[in-house]
Amino acid sequence: MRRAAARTDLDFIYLASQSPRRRQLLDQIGVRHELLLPEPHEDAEALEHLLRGESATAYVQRVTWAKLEAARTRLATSGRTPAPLLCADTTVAIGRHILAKPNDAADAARMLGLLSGREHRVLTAVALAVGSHQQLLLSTSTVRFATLSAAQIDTYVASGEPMGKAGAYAIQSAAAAWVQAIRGSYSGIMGLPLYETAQLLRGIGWPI
Ligand SMILES: Cc1cn([C@H]2C[C@H](O)[C@@H](COP(=O)(O)OP(=O)(O)OP(=O)(O)O)O2)c(=O)[nH]c1=O
Repeated sequence: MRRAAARTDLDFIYLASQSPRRRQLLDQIGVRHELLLPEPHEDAEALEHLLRGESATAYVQRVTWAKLEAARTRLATSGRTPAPLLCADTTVAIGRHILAKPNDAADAARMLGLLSGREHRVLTAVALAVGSHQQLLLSTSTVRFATLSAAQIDTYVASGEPMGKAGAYAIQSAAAAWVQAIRGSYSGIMGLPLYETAQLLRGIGWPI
């Protein structure tokens, strides 16, 4: 948004995300940001419901647009300085299963059992809005996991790491030791595809 930035002298964007990974990734490419978090009355998780027959690609994009819309409303009613808004959603897909964040330890163990010894996809959609302009890009990666023993799954679930992570694992955690191969975007798997994020920002003239 060099155009908008020049008009307003803004040198930051809003990141509408509660994910510490997304903050860390945005920092990594030097994009100054402030958080625009849901108000206590907003149920952010309510956006993340799969529709019957919906593909993973359709799901992750729909949820990301919904997160963006919610964040736009939040910004408009907050009285805060208008600035570009960024948000994202990550989901894991294996066969016909779409794996969002696990509900509990048993759900996490079930997900890791599905991923064991197989290849899965990690989809992250990232969206940017400024004024009436909005755009979304999708990053799709493939990850191949080694075969996991029940003991490995139990230990990992007991560590608490799967909670809050799509597919019940984090590539930036001890689970990295199970990753035989990835094709795609490491940052996308972690939750914010930095190549696509930079493309969106460049599209609005942001100096990156
Ligand atoms: C697959 C994978 C996911 N994740 C995380 C990234 C996301 O935080 C989370 C997926 O949940 P999301 O619903 O995409 O995001 P979130 O609820 O954590 O944050 P917000 O909606 O406020 O932006 O899974 C990792 O950290 N590492 C991984 O390897």
